[in-house]
This record gives sequence, C-alpha cells and structure tokens, in this order.
Amino acid sequence: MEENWDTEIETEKPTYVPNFSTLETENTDNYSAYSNNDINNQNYDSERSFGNRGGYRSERSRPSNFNRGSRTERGRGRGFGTNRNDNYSSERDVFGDDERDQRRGFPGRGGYNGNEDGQKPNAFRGRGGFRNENEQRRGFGERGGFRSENGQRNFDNRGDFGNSGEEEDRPRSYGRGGFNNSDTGGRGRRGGRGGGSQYGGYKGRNEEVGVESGKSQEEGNEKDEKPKKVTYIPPPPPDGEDNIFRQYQSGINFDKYDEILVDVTGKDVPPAILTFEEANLCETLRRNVARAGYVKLTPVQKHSIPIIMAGRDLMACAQTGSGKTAAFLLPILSYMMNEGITASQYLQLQEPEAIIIAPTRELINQIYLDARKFSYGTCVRPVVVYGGIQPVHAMRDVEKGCNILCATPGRLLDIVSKEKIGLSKLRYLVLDEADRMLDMGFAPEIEKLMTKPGMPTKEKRQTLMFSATYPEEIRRLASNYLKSEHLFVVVGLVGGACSDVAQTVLEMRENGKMEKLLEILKSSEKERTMIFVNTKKKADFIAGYLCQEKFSSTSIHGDREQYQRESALWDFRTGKCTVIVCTAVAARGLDIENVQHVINYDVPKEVDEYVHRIGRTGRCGNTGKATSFFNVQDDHVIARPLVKILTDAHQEVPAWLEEIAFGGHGALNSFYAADSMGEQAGGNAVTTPSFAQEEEASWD
Ligand SMILES: Nc1ncnc2c1ncn2[C@@H]1O[C@H](COP(=O)(O)OP(=O)(O)OP(=O)(O)O)[C@@H](O)[C@H]1O
Repeated sequence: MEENWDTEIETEKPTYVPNFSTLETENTDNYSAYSNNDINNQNYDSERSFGNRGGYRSERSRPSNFNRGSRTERGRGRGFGTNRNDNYSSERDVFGDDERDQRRGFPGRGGYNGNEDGQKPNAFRGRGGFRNENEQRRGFGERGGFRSENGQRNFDNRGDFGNSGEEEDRPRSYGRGGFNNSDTGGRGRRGGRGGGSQYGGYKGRNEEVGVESGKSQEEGNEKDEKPKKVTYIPPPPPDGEDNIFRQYQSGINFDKYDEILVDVTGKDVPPAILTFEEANLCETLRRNVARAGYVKLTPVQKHSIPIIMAGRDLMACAQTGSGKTAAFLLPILSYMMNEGITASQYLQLQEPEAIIIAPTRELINQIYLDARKFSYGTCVRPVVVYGGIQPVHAMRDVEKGCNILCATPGRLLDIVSKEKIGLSKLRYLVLDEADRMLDMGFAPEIEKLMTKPGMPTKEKRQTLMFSATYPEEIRRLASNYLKSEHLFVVVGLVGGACSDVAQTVLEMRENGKMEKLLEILKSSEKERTMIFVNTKKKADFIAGYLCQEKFSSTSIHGDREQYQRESALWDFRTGKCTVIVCTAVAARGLDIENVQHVINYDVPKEVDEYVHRIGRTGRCGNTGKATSFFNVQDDHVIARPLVKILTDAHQEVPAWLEEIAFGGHGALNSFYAADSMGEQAGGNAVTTPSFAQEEEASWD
C-alpha cells in the first residue's frame, strides 16, 4: 500500500519536531552507567549463571605463512530502560514530550524504555516484559528461552529476557513488547503496532524500499494490518557555520594515502589533479572546502574530480573513509556553479540537476549534510528525502526548491511517481555504495528508476558510482547503466580493507563472546566502539545487557523507529553513548568521528560487509582497530576471503584461521570435535540467545 502523499496528516496524530539543540554535548557525561542501576537491580539477578566461562577457546595465533601476495601498493609498515540517562531514555531527552511519548507508546507502556522519573521502572513490568520479578507476565519470553548449554538458564533462570521458543516461531514476536524498542513502545505481540513499515518493523531485505514504496506489507508485516502513517518529522540539522562545517581532524596516516597505487581503466583518461587549486573551483566552493578543513586531495578525489568534470561516467572504488563523498559532490557543484544554475524556487514539480542515491536513511542524510556544507553560500539547494519520515514534510521541503536530491531508492521512486520530482533536467545520477544499490536487494528499484519515463538515457546523463567494494558480477551489472566509455578508478585493491585499521580475529564460541566483549570494553572504557551483530534482536539484547553492565550503550537497526535510530546515532556521535550495537544498517558509509574500535560480535556472512563494517574506524588517515569473534561453526565459509582481506591489508593471519580456510573438511571436523569438547567444558558460560533464525537480511 502506498503512502498517501496528498493526505494531510490528521491533526490529532502526534507530529513532533524534536529539537536536537537542546541536547548539549556537554551533558553527555550525564549518561552514565549508574543510570542503569534500576535495571541492574531488577534484572539479571545474582542468580544468573555467568560462571565457568572458560570452555574451549583456542586463540592460537601465529604469524602467518600464508602468501601475502604481490601487493604493490604501500602496505602498513605494519534503556534500556530505567532513567533518563540511558540510551533509550535519551529519546526522552531529545523527544521528551511526555504526553506524546505516551501516546506514541514510548516508555511507560513498554519494555525496555524505562520510566521518566527514575522510580521503579515500569519498563519491566506490565506489558513491558523483560522482567524477572515473577513469571506471570513473561515479557521477553519465559518459555525456555535462553539457556546455556547445560540446560540452565543464563542470566536468570526465571526466564526473563529470554527468547522464548514460542516467539522463535513467530519472527516478529517479542513477547508483549518487552525489550522491544522497535515500534510504538513494544506494545503488541508480533510486533503489534509496529507492523507499519514506517514503524520500522521487519521488512525483509529491502526495508528502505519497503518503507518508501509501500511494499513492506508483502515483505514482512502482518498481512491484516494497515500500515501506520509516518508522522515523524526529523529535527532540522543544526544551523550556523560552526555546525555546518564541523569536521574532524584528518589523521597521521592521511599523507600515506598518496602511496596507494591507483589504477584507472578506460580510454582517454583525463589526467589526475594534485591540488584543490587545479580543480578550478569557484571562489565560494573553494572557501567552503577550506572551511571544511580540506587542504589536500585524497587519491580518489585526485582522479575522480577531473574525470567527472570532463563529463565522463565513472565507477570508483576506494577504501572506506578516503573521501569518496567529496569526490563526487565537488565536481557536481562546480558544474552547477559554472553553468550559473539559478536559485530554485517554490514549485510543485521540482527538476533537480543531480540525484544522489544511497541505501540507508542515515547515510543519505549524511551525504545531504555534506552537500549542504559544500554548497553553503551558493544558490544550489540540496534536499534529502528518505523513508521513516513524514512524506508530506519531505514533499514540502522538496517544493521549496531542489537542485540536488539526496534520496533512498524507495522514497525516490515514490516522489517521482507522485510527480513531485521531474527528471528532465537530470544531469548527474550518483549511486553511492553502488554495489549495494545494484545487488539483489535494491536492483529492482534501481532498474525501475532507470526506466522511469523521463529518465534521461545513459547517453544523456552522467552516471557516477562509488564504493569500497565491487563484486565482479555487480561490476558487470553496473555497466548496463554506464556509458560504454566509462572509466573505472581503483585506489588500492578492489574490495580491500582500510589499511589503517588493525584487525584481530579471535576464534570464539558463541558462549564465550559476551565475556570477551565485556573484557574488551572494560579494558578500553572510554573508547568509542561500534559492535556489529547479525540480527536485530541480538542488537537489542546486547545493548540492554551492556547497559546493565554499566556501559553507556545504544543500538541501531531496522526494527527501530526512525526517531529512535536518529536519536541513537546522535547519542553515539555526541559521545553520550560510547557504545553502539548495530546491525548491517550501520555498516556502510557512516562517518563518525573518533570511532576507535569496531567489534564484530558476529562475523558477517559476506566479506564485503566485513570491509565496510571495519571501515567505520580508521577514517581519513586516522588509525583504528577491529576485533572479530569468529565462530568456526557459523563462520567457516567466510574464512578464505577473510584471510585474503587480512593478508592484503598486511595483517596477521591467525594460524587456526588459515587452517580453516585452506585445510579442507579435515581441519573443520577437528575444530568441530574440539569445539564440542569445549562446549562440555564450558557449559556454564554466558551465552547470547540464539537469534540466528531471525537474521537481518538487509541493511535495514
Ligand atoms: N581532502 C580531504 N581532506 C580532509 N578530510 C577529508 C578530505 N576528504 C574527505 N575528508 C573527510 O574524510 C572523512 C571520510 O570521508 P567520506 O565519508 O567521504 O569517506 P568515504 O570514502 O565515502 O567512506 P565510506 O566508504 O565509508 O563511505 C569525512 O569526515 C570527510 O569529511
């Protein structure tokens, strides 16, 4: 069912514009572990079985003999609840309109979200689930869920927080909302009121698409439920030059970018430029670049800017965090300035000169903010539209004028089919994270867009694709949308990991992961850390658990409402929360200052995703580290490509990983045998519930 763009939102529906400016970074320390005391006291009582953590864990590691290849480019020389301070309650800080919150089913109704006043959290009673006071209302599953291998329940043998067998059969059930921060406060079973796509319910692979184009009904929502209207209006981004040009420092390895080999495939390659001066940007753009703190071009910028300025189509591949966004924004803006694009004016049908597409809402918003930064003081007007925000609001914003439209694919299709956006003036079409945009998840939407009436043919537009990874088959597919004489710029190796990230892979059984995680976090408490898991439930589970363990944590995933996602990201960006637990939705593109550590609590199923995930750290010449918990049983398939990634990035490859990668079945079997012995030995170790069946198949 399509969102009705023409209908005004009913006035009694809560439509709240939160004001981020009320959330000062200075207050960020207010979030503190103590704020979770109530949770700690209420849950996971001391009976939890948290002992005997050992078990078999081989972390054997020796320098690898694996052939490191003939790399020629440089190498590295080497909420939950409780009170207002925690992550989930931080939504209250930001969006803290109690009455509305209640209407929207924020805290009060339901699990996890805590109460407003720091008294006994009602988050853990009533419908809220996630409780352990008694078993009558079982919240997050009293049935069986969440036992350790020896049959005892972990955390609490009364079953709180468990992932009940009953719920397992129903992917969207979270008990009666306990711990469910995904929809309107965790009210209902099976996702209850969260069924509407705009509420972030499970959407299958194409959540963004589903959200925006209304496909979500088929893709995971309750069939008999009408989707809810999206009422969320995001706060306007902070204004003022200081905010617009806020930029973090490039790191000590920034200059080393120059040592990376660049390969350009194609005919008549325009020569690279070496300095911003050579780019011949107009005065305003030059000033903006300087204000943004950019002094030197990165390699992808050196090559891409002249190629785009020469009117060529481009597929560019460069490592994460190396400045691909500016590589396409600056030449596009330069063209617009040189063409003397007139200030766009209020019109019901806007005809942008450039459309930029990215797969997730947070990423497209970030790109929009970059576009706003570089176009500051010009008459070029960038606009952003994405799922999860009130369509009427987005439409109004577009009507005010739009030269550059930043959009997620589904919402873009909607807005084009509603004839709010025309394509006749389109000169630039940019696919950021292009491989993701062209893979099975988004390919149908992209195809639809490319064949929309009015879409200029590839001969008449300039198509630009950027990513850090390009699987072979995607490259082939991409050429359908690019002119035959397009150029392919590769900085370093296609799909290579950022060489400024020190990677560690630990062999880890499931029930050793939590203990290891806590150990890591305790030893690096102030470090801004992103933890990746493969399922949405697990993201919540771990964030909740970490809150209890007094780490200021939040989570982001596709089951959270948009305001929650934005709030979580904001809390993480501002330092209010030092830990964010994420699914793949946060794997690509997000540029967050000073992320020091990425932990793959679950190793992703595809190595490209691994590359993007660990690329959230070590950006712009800064160094970072990534630690991955490799569970042989679940992750052996990725062993071989992972060894290649590590080797190419000149990282140490653990001997056991090589063995799994190249040792064939024999090696694997001996691991399984050892593993099952370890299971017996370490049966009491804390384990996370098995959420494997509810994998988040998409970014979002
Ligand atoms: N020439 C430059 N000088 C200084 N900082 C730069 C320069 N180019 C980009 N940056 C900064 O580097 C950071 C990473 O840039 P960006 O987000 O564009 O990386 P990316 O290559 O798109 O990464 P990803 O593959 O993760 O999407 C940003 O904070 C950006 O502002």
